[in-house]
Amino acid sequence: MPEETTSIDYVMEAASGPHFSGLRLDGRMPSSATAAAASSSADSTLTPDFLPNQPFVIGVSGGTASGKTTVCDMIIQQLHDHRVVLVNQDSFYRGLNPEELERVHEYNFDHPDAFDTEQLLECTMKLISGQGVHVPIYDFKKHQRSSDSFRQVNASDVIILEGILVFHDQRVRDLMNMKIFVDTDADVRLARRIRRDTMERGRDINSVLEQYAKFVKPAFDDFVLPSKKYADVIIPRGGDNHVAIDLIVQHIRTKLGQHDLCKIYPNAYVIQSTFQIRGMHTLIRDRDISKHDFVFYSDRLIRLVVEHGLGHLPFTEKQVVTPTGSVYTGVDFCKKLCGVSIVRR
Ligand SMILES: Nc1ncnc2c1ncn2[C@@H]1O[C@H](COP(=O)(O)OP(=O)(O)O)[C@@H](O)[C@H]1O
Ligand SMILES: Nc1ccn([C@@H]2O[C@H](COP(=O)(O)O)[C@@H](O)[C@H]2O)c(=O)n1
Repeated sequence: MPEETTSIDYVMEAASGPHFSGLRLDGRMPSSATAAAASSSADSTLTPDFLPNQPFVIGVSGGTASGKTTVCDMIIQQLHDHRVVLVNQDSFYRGLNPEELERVHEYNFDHPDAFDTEQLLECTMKLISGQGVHVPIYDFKKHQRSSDSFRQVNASDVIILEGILVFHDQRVRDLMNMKIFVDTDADVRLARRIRRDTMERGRDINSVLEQYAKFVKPAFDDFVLPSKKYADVIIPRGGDNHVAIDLIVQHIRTKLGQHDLCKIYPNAYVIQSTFQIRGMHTLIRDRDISKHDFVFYSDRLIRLVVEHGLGHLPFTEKQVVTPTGSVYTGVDFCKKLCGVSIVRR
């Protein structure tokens, strides 16, 4: 295609690469690999075993505008009772120097070298080891990182790494316990990209189409699509595929051990967590909390446990007469019971 030509027909045609469909749950789980084994074989497609007490690391890749962020948001929403953080590979784009900025239309943002992968690797390893990190904030309009602000990301139960090339570097790949590839038709992705980049990233249609034909599509074929082979799960249609997302969330929950507890103790009930409960857990874990607040919030949490527990005890039917004279049929505890919460610090 000549450089100046921006025929949408051409680009749509150029965008139609190979297509795959069907959810694939390979279940490849080697026994020896660990999250720390970042220097194994040269072309490893293996996903390391998940070690208890370590965060579960998920990689989400796919072409531009395939719905990676949407899928991640849906997973995060469903895992609301866990601490989940999202790290976007986009945050690790290198800022352009003045010379590169002047010729920005010649810059290939879809090549692996456009990212500071060393920094992404370092951040991810810190998060895995339980440390908080500062993630850069990238501006797609200025092609620069913010010089004075960053996003604080804290240690979590689940770390999601999302980006077009998160499977490209083997060291990053080897940190992942689960790799997901979001597979959406190229024409759908291009249409979404045009809408998004013109509405949110300060581009005009011509520049989006030119960039797509010159860099985005070739880099997809050269780097993104070949990395699909590393995926454990392929999600056709991205965020529209609720079945695939539900299955993935179930798998993560199992890996995080929520179900195991109930398997070991069949009588155990795990109270559904809420933001309010997590908020109180956050307060009482803060080493700077006052003694008064620690006792107050611990007591509230323990009351929830006791009240939930009482709900599982035997009851018998009981009738009472209300002040208006009607009969109300309710229940009564079978035995006299009392729950006591003791807080020690
Ligand atoms: N299933 C969908 N249906 C319609 N629009 C979608 C869908 N998934 C994503 N989008 C839109 O497409 C654009 C790109 O989606 P996003 O999830 O950010 O993709 P990615 O992170 O892969 O670039 C966004 O504007 C988003 O709102
Ligand atoms: N300054 C930049 C940086 C990146 N891009 C494009 O972003 C795409 C990756 O982001 P997605 O949300 O679509 O995954 C990538 O294809 C780059 O071309 C850009 O246009 N400008």
